[in-house]
Amino acid sequence: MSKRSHPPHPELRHPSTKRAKEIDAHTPYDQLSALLASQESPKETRTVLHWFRSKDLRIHDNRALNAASTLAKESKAPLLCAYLNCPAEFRNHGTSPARTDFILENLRLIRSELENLDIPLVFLEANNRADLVPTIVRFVRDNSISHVFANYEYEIDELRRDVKVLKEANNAQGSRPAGFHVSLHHDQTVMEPGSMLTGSGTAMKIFTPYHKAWLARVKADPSLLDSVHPPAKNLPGAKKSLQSFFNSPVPTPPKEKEFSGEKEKSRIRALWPAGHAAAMQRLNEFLSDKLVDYAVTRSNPAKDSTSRLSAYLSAGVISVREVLIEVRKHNGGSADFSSMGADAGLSGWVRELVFRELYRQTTLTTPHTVMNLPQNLKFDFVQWEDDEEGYDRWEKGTLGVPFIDAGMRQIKAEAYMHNRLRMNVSSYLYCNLLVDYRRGERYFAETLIDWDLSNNTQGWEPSYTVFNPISQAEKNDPDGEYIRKWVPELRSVKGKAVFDPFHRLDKDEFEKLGYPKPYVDWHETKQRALERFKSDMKDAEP
Ligand SMILES: Cc1cc2nc3c(=O)[nH]c(=O)nc-3n(C[C@H](O)[C@H](O)[C@H](O)COP(=O)(O)OP(=O)(O)OC[C@H]3O[C@@H](n4cnc5c(N)ncnc54)[C@H](O)[C@@H]3O)c2cc1C
Repeated sequence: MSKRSHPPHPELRHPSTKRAKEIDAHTPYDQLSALLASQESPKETRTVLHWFRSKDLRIHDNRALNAASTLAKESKAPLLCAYLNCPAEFRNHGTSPARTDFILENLRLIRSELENLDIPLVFLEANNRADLVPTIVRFVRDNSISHVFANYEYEIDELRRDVKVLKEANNAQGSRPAGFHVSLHHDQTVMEPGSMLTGSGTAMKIFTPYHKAWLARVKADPSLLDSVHPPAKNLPGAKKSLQSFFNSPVPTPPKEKEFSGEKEKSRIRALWPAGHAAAMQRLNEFLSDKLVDYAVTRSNPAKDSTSRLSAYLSAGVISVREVLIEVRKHNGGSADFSSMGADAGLSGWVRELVFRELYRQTTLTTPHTVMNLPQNLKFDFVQWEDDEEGYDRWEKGTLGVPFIDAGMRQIKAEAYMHNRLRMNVSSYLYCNLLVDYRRGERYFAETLIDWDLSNNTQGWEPSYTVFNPISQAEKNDPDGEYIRKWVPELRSVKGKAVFDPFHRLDKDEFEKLGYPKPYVDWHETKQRALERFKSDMKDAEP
């Protein structure tokens, strides 16, 4: 194993830490806000467009879609929807086959829901990322669209894209064909990202005070949870004038994002059925059957007691407000979700949703975190190991560490991994194997159905905490049920030997299992990681 300074993996490229600080100081969001504010309202409303992105894939409680529909109705103008498909975007973000399929299936369902309202959903195609803005702008101009509505995406590339769209819209104002007006809406969260400030006026970054403030605000103003209606039916006549836009074919996934076969596709679709109705059903089953025990069972991966709503929340198939409206019903109608106002299961679950809210605020206000750089920039100075075999065993789940191997086999099989395992396998990769954490982050993107840039990036934020996978398994999977499920080689192992078979079985018994011995020693590699972090970060000046 040797030290290296430049990762050979192109997806790990990132700006210098100095440049990162400049970007944080002048975020594209500030620029976008200025451009939005400087727009003139068009004199007339011709056609209104809602532009779906891959984070608001529903017609229910969709803020921008609702606003677009309201304007169209008031102005007696037709409403049209579009989705801009870009295979290069799927590639750039490393989107998994499962997530790609999930997005496209949800769009297929939305298309028919909208058709019932005489609203067409048009699929536009941009082969390269450079074509994104010209494609949408051309569509808007060619079709005499006066108003474009969309929900904010908080990641830097998406904000930069929207800055370009705004520049085009503003440039065209007054010229022929007439310019267009853009409205962006905050839809992903209850609390607008960037609005939760510390006493000194900077964006909150620490969870505990953020959580406290979030709970207090919602309790004081439950209308923050109000949802909005689906769009109204287009006026008679619109169906005819928009005729050519109906039946736009749903895009097919890029070749490399296809499932390995039909069987695999059906298996994953059965685990994660698309659509708002499926999401609502999952939510309500969770709230009725599992919420009450959430505080006690949430860390036990064998119990599978969490909601498995992450795929739906990350693609916006269900809104967080819709979720909290249902939660509130289970809280006797109260919007006090604190431990004083709700039982432990309910307050504990809402707490997880608040992490999701904070992480969007962090993405927006500290954009370097979604540019392959750690929030604590000093971690960028750590010299990682080129341990290809270690990385490969991590990915395959053959490290000889049962809890870690089980987690890595679950993600491959289900495009999902329990949170307790996500914490353990990430720590093992960058602490015990000392492999650049960004490779794991990328692998998660390429595999998870619920991939979400904010949650994933901040879940992977490196730290000095080195999880012990044996004590973690003993505590959270006390009967070894999860390990036995995912690591069949260990199914016959009795009792606590399942947590560490190499050290707890005699040699002959262990060898019969056909399971590898630990690839590295946990204690030694923990020490190595702590020393490496300390020495490499000591004089770091990001
Ligand atoms: C290394 C690492 C990577 C992660 N990558 C992702 C990711 O790509 N996408 C993703 O949605 N979550 C990610 N998480 C957070 C968390 O693991 C998942 O949201 C959760 O396991 C999803 O299962 P669930 O829906 O049953 O969660 P539940 O326990 O039922 O929680 C409800 C919802 O709260 C949110 N949530 C729960 N835990 C967290 C958390 N720790 N941080 C932020 N939001 C949370 C999710 O939207 C989730 O659906 C990651 C965590 C770690 C440690």
